[in-house]
Order: sequence, then structure tokens, then C-alpha cells
Amino acid sequence: MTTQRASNGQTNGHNGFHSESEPESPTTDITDSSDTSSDIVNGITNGTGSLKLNPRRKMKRKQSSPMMPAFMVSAPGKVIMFGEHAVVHGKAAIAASISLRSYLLVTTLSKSKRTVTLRFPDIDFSHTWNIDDLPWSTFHHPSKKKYYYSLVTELDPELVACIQPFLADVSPDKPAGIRKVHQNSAGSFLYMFLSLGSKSFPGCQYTLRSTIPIGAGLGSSATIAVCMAAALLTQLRAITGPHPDQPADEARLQIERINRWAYVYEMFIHGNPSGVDNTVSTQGKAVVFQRTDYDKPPTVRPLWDFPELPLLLVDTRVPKSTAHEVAKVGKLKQRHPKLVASILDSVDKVTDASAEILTEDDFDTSSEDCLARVGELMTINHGLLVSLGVSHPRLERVRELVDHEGIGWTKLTGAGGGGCSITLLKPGVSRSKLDRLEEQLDEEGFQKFETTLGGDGVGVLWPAVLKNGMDEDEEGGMEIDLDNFLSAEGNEGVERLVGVHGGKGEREGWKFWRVES
Ligand SMILES: Nc1ncnc2c1ncn2[C@@H]1O[C@H](COP(=O)(O)OP(=O)(O)OP(=O)(O)O)[C@@H](O)[C@H]1O
Ligand SMILES: C[C@@](O)(CCO)CC(=O)[O-]
Repeated sequence: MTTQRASNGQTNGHNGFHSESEPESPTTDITDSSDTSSDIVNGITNGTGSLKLNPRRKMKRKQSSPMMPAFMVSAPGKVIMFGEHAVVHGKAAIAASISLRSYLLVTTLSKSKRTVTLRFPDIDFSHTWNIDDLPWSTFHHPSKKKYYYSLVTELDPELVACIQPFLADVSPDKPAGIRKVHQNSAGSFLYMFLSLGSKSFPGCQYTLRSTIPIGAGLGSSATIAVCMAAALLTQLRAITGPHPDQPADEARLQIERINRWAYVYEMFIHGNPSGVDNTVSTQGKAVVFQRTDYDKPPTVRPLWDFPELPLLLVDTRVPKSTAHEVAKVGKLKQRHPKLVASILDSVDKVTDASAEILTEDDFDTSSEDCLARVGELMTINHGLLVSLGVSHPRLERVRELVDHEGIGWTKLTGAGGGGCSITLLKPGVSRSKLDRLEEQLDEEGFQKFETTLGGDGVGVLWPAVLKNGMDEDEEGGMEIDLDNFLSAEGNEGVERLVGVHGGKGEREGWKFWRVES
């Protein structure tokens, strides 16, 4: 993905935000000026106990900005069509966004409330920190400070260490495994919040709900990373948000900033992510992704005309950890370097061949021959993943059932070790065969998902008000507040309340960066 510059200082009238270009050097840290320059805040020196009024500073003091209204961001999950695991080792992967999404509600507190709260009801996690107590000086030390436009490719062990005390009282009464997940979520948030934010950051609450099954290979963690990055950058006015007539270059720059910080969040959760999940979740649609040098941004080739493939998505309901599966392949590569390198090369060739087929001008999703060529490559890719040791008996069972009915080609998607499989369905499969398969899957405890591929990436609902074509629209739409967001029942309730589609086409309110050109 290229880093493009937006037109400088241009105001766009949207949200009262301003757009800006990326500075050459970190001289204009918009995240804060008060706590990096000196101890003087509003003319009062702290630390000495003496109170001095400084008239010049007082005059220059910025007018306090009005409190932000509540707003929402949303990001899609993904399927990897080809190249998972190989992509961690510098090979290409093809991934597409799906219509299952995460939704984050951001509410700003009154000025006197100096706390930040993370609320993740899907995993029964909530925690509040005092903003003033957080280790700002360590994160903002000149040797450590990062900026909204920085490219961060590894976590700083000293910074990771300095947030540990703030994880100590996270979910103390939960079982160890769950507590670890909560601490991981809290840690990734704090790392990004402290990197981007400042001591003068407004008190706020981040509440997240998702319709994506967790740890199922559909990129649930990346959607949270993307939502958090987009929310923080929006609060900092480091991105303007999508707006009508936004030049594609400006949209790309903002998408790039979100993606860079989402990657930092993913690093905290996974250790060694390739970045494909957060990239496709940010950008939407479908991409060919490759990261050959971890110190540089990846190469991302968008596939704007990704075909609408007839896919069946099945969740084995076997939970897995991406970090664990990635580490497993890493270990295998260490033990058998040449052999594993040749498997990864083969995966790369499969991905290349499928990118070629999927981008053919005359690719036709109703043609058995077109689908068979892609399907055969999926079967080969799955076989190579099996040889890397990342399948699972339950994934093999789905493949067996599909193969038995002879209705398509199946591979695992994402990290494997459980999670989801995708089946490319043959055209013209009889309803009765499909019904039989679905019944069998149901009987054996698998879960089937309906989803469409290649939808929008990260989006913003500013303010958190939606129009639904209902009565309340006459009064300006329906306000999404914390209570109704938390009490929406299940995935359907969340979709009905805040969904980008709401079941009846795109709703008025959600906006998406348009980067196509
Ligand atoms: N709805 C959610 N609410 C809060 N945290 C979540 C949610 N969904 C995912 N997470 C976080 O993401 C972690 C799961 O990430 P993991 O990478 O293992 O699965 P995935 O992202 O679904 O799969 P993959 O990386 O293979 O696509 C959870 O442990 C949790 O920290
Ligand atoms: C297994 C993996 O290739 C895909 C996870 O969705 C890990 C990664 O790319 O970071």
C-alpha cells in the first residue's frame, strides 16, 4: 500500500475535522502539546507545589473544544481464500472481507471524569483506568514517542513492560485462561492508547460488540484492532473521516494510518501477524497481500472486481489460537527448513495461479470450468496446510461430508487448528443435496454462516444516529446510546440496531472511505 499525501490543511466541513498531510518530521504532534513540552499546564507549574500564573500562556491557551458526540466505527471480518501461514513467511495471500462485522461505540465523558473504560461484553470483559495514572512519561519520552503517522513494525519491550502493572487488576476473579485473554485485550488497547493519546485525552468509554465468531479464523481480533485504531485516530482528529467528494488519495492516506495502528494492536494479540487480516478489514473488498520485509509496509493489490463466489462458510466450533498455530508452523520450519520452505513456495504458486484466474476478464461464477479451476487450487492449498500440521479432525470431517455429496471444494481458512472452513460450491448443485449436507452439519454440531464477500471496509457513524426509514427519522433519526447498544439481543439484535446494512440495503448514516480509483 502506498502512503499518499492529502492536500494540505484543507478543511472539508465534515465533522468539523480538518485534513492534513503527513509531516516530514515529528514536529507537529497533534496528539498533545501540553505534556511533552513542559510541566506547565495552563500556567500552573506542577511538581513544585508553587502556583504561578503565566499571562502569555494564558492568552495563548487553546479554546477548549466542545465535547465529541458519541460515534461508532465498524470493521468487517475476512476469509483467506489462499495463502494463510505462507503469508507470515513472506509469501502472497488472497483475502476478502465478509459481511459479518464488529461495531465499536465511543462515548466521551464529562470533562471532570478522567477515566477510560474498555467494555467487551462478548468476552465478558470490562475495565476502567484513571487516565492521569497511566505511564505517559515513558511512552512520550523522546526516545520512545511514536506519532499517528509512524510506521511501527515491532513492539517496544520496555513499553510492553511498563504497562504490565496496569494489567495486574484486570479480571482478577476469572479463570487463568480467560484472564489472559482479557489482559491481552487490555494490553493491546493500552499500548495503542498510550502511543497515540496524551494525558489530556478526554475521559471516554469504548464498547464493542461483534457478529463475528471469536477465534474462528474470520479475523475477529483484526476487526477490533481496526475499530480501535479508527476510533482513536478520529478522536485525535488525525483522520477526518470519510466525506463526500473526498479525493481517493486522502482516503488512502487515512486508511493507511488506521491500518498501521491496527497492525500494532494485532502484534500485541498475536505476536507475529503478517498484517493481512487488519489490511483487508481496513480496506474491505479483496486484496492480494504480501509482506516480504517486516520493516516496510506490505504490498497490497486490491481486487476491486473480486467475483461473487458461491461460498459455504462452516464453523467447526473448535476454538483455536492464531498465535499458537503460527508458532507451530514456525517451529516446523526450524526443524525442517528446506522441506517447509518448499511447501511454502508451493502455496505461493497456488496463490499466484488463483489470482490470475480470479482476475481474468471473462471469469464467470456460473461456469463450472471457472469454478473448478479455483476449486482445485483450494483443494491443493488445503492439502499443503494439512502437511504444515494446521488442520484439525473436525475440519477434515467437513471436507469429508462435502466431498461425499460431491458438491464443491473445501479448505480451512485462517489459522486452522479448528475454526472455519470454506467450500466453493459447484454450480447447479441440487437443493436436496445441499439440504442433506446442511442437516448433517447441523446434526454433528457444526455451524453454517451466510455471508457475502468483498463488502466495505472500516466505516464511521458520526454522530451515533441512524436513519432506518422509521418514525423516529422525522426527529433526526435514532440515537444509539450505550444502553440500547448493550441490550441488543444477539447478532441479529446488533445488526438490526446498528448494522451497516440493517437488512434493507445501506442505511443512511454509515460512511466508508472510498479508495478505489
Ligand atoms: N467480540 C470480541 N470482543 C472482544 N475481543 C475479541 C472479540 N473477538 C475477538 N476478540 C479478541 O481476539 C482474540 C481472538 O483472536 P484470534 O486471532 O485467535 O482469532 P481470529 O482473529 O478470530 O482468527 P484468525 O486470526 O485466524 O482470523 C480473542 O482472544 C480476543 O482477544
Ligand atoms: C495464519 C495467518 O496467516 C492468517 C490468520 O488469519 C496469520 C497471519 O497472517 O498473521
